[in-house]
Amino acid sequence: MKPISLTRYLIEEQHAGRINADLRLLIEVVARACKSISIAIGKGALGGVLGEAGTGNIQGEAQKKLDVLSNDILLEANAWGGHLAGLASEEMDHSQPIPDAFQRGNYLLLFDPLDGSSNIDVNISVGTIFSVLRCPDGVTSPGDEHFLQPGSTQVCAGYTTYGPSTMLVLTVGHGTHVFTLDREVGSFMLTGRGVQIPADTKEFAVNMSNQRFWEEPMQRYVGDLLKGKEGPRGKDFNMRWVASMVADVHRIITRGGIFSYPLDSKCRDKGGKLRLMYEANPMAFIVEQAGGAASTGRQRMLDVQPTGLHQRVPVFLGSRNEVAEAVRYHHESDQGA
Ligand SMILES: O=P(O)(O)OC[C@H]1O[C@](O)(COP(=O)(O)O)[C@@H](O)[C@@H]1O
Ligand SMILES: [Mg+2]
Ligand SMILES: [Mg+2]
Repeated sequence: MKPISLTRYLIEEQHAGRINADLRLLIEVVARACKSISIAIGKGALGGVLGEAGTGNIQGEAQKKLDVLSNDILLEANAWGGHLAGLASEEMDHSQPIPDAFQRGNYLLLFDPLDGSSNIDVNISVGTIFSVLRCPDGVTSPGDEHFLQPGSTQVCAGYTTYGPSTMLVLTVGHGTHVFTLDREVGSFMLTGRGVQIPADTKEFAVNMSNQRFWEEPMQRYVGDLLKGKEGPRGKDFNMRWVASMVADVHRIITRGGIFSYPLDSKCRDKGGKLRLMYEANPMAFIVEQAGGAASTGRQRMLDVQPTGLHQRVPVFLGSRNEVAEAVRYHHESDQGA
């Protein structure tokens, strides 16, 4: 049977009363912007888009040309036709309210316009991550503080991967669905409805070069994974690390696994490496909707009360039984076991 398009899927969701027209159109605008980003990335060196932009973002990270370009594409698309009250990005110091004249909706959009930037120049998958929140009642010109809502209040989250094929993975709170971009037609087509992450896994994803900087429970947890069949876990584990969160999470959505970016002594003062509002929370929502779990190691990710737009957190997500194991090591350690 021919897959249905994203547009058709969203219309069906609206008819079923699960989303309203504003959210449907907002998702369409984001998806269209992601198609433009996909085209720019696909041109590679021919499009003059590789390399450094020569600027830095609020996090002190050097921006790539594609970080800036992707941010501009998402900004322009959403400011003019986004059905939004405000938006916030990894690449912008503060959120931006949408001017009254353009404001047609009551949603707040957050995004990591280009995730995995370090992989752009080596032609490895990168992506875009986004999260949609409701603008609090009565707020007409939202500021940063209005975005600081726990992940459990998200109404939609998604990511795209720009890899051998461009894919969009989306949830509006009724399962996680996978769409593949048909480049000739120019539409995202539904190729995986209601995907489920296996509860158990034999695969983990972590940047092992940070091992000596990790906390004790993480050292013990990974140490036991590495002991394989002969160790307490009784099975051999495989390891993968793309260093693009979208690509690592997409593998987990597809075949299971655990992804972690734990606390370490290098990022401890910042709270972690990955960003809560536009990396961890949207991925946590997507993963939970696919039957998986997401935690900081000590707390369900979606329950974290944000304190800053660019707040960082430790992340463990994926196959639910494996995430529970990682959390168990942290609890044991915290309780002095
Ligand atoms: O280079 P490291 O320390 O392994 O970190 C990789 C992680 O950093 C990130 O690249 C951060 O994302 P950005 O490219 O958006 O800054 C994640 O995608 C990835 O999981
Ligand atoms: Mg990122
Ligand atoms: Mg980024």
